[in-house]
Amino acid sequence: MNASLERVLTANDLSENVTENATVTIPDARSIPSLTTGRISREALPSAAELRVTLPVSATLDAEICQHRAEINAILAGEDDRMLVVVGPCSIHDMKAAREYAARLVAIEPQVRDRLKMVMRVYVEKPRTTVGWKGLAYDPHLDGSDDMAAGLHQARQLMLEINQMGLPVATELLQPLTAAYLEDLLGWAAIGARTTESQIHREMASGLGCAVGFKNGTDGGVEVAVQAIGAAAHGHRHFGMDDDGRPALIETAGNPHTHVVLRGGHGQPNYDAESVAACRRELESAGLTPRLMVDCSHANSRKDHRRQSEVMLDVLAQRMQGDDALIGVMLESHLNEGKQALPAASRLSQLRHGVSVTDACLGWETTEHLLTLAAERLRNV
Ligand SMILES: O=C[C@H](O)[C@H](O)COP(=O)(O)O
Ligand SMILES: C=C(OP(=O)(O)O)C(=O)O
Repeated sequence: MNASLERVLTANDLSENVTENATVTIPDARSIPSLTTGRISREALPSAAELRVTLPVSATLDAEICQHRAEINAILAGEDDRMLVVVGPCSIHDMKAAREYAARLVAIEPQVRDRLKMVMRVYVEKPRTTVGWKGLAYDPHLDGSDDMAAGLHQARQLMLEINQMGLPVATELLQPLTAAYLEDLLGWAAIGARTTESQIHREMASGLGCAVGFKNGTDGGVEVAVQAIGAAAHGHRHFGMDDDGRPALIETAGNPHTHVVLRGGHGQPNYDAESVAACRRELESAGLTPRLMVDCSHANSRKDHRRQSEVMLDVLAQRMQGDDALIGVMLESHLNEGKQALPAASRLSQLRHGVSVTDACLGWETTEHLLTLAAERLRNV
């Protein structure tokens, strides 16, 4: 790293001890710990452009991702009456288990594709209520080493592989600077309950090429998600980073492919017909077409993963009774049910395979049963 910076002092810098135009060596402000900020260190990371060169998308795959996006957009537009199902682990912490899970979804996809459009949750960034492991993109070794260069590489690698298996990928975009590393691989993106109200996330969503679901707030408030849809539909000029990592003024076109995701709040569900109707009214009075996904987990399941089944069946029943605003569901599901605490770095070998290290998930058998049952019921409408 450049330890010092030489420059010619100007008149403004002159002091009693320095004569005009003297050349002195002064420390480079970038190399010294600052007394005026809380930052301790900084490590360079590859730029989004560099990572895309290392892990490129072929023209064939690019066309397939565009096709997935078109199908998802058609569901949102009411031109395709299948249900959108965003399904997969609460978070990815193990590439092997994620590949195994993807292979299982791929295997059942032909049995349900006439009624369901499945997108796999490949969540590599986790928002935390206070503190905790922040996801594969940040700490892929699960040990607090925060090897983000490896994390971004693994995240992109996994998303590439899952797309190559024929499954579209969904993720939560939490840190707008991270989005550039992954966005070309996404079929669908979420803006989480903790960030739906953020102008920065709405600006980011306005420039994404894929559909975006805005969660209601953690307090259950739907208004912020409705406002987010309006904000993201507009074009923006906003501060950001170009693909080479330089600060840039970014101009976006506005994203019309967005919808609300009902996830409940403050421990109270909001997937029941009354809450769905209230959200529908709120969207209509804002002049928006009502398009809603229900997240069967989080406050809608009262954080009990087993309840996701009853939430999903209730939503299906509402849809079969004719509520076509309900365009999709989200399920948190892994190879094995439940969750486990992330152990200390020295005991990582004790982790159980295919069990969530964040929120509790449904196991594979229940997930497979629910997906095939949903397709069957929707076939008989
Ligand atoms: O979906 C995951 C969690 O609900 C979210 O990341 C918050 O997690 P935490 O409350 O365990 O921090
Ligand atoms: C963090 C998530 O959800 P929410 O933003 O609704 O809490 C999630 O779906 O992983």
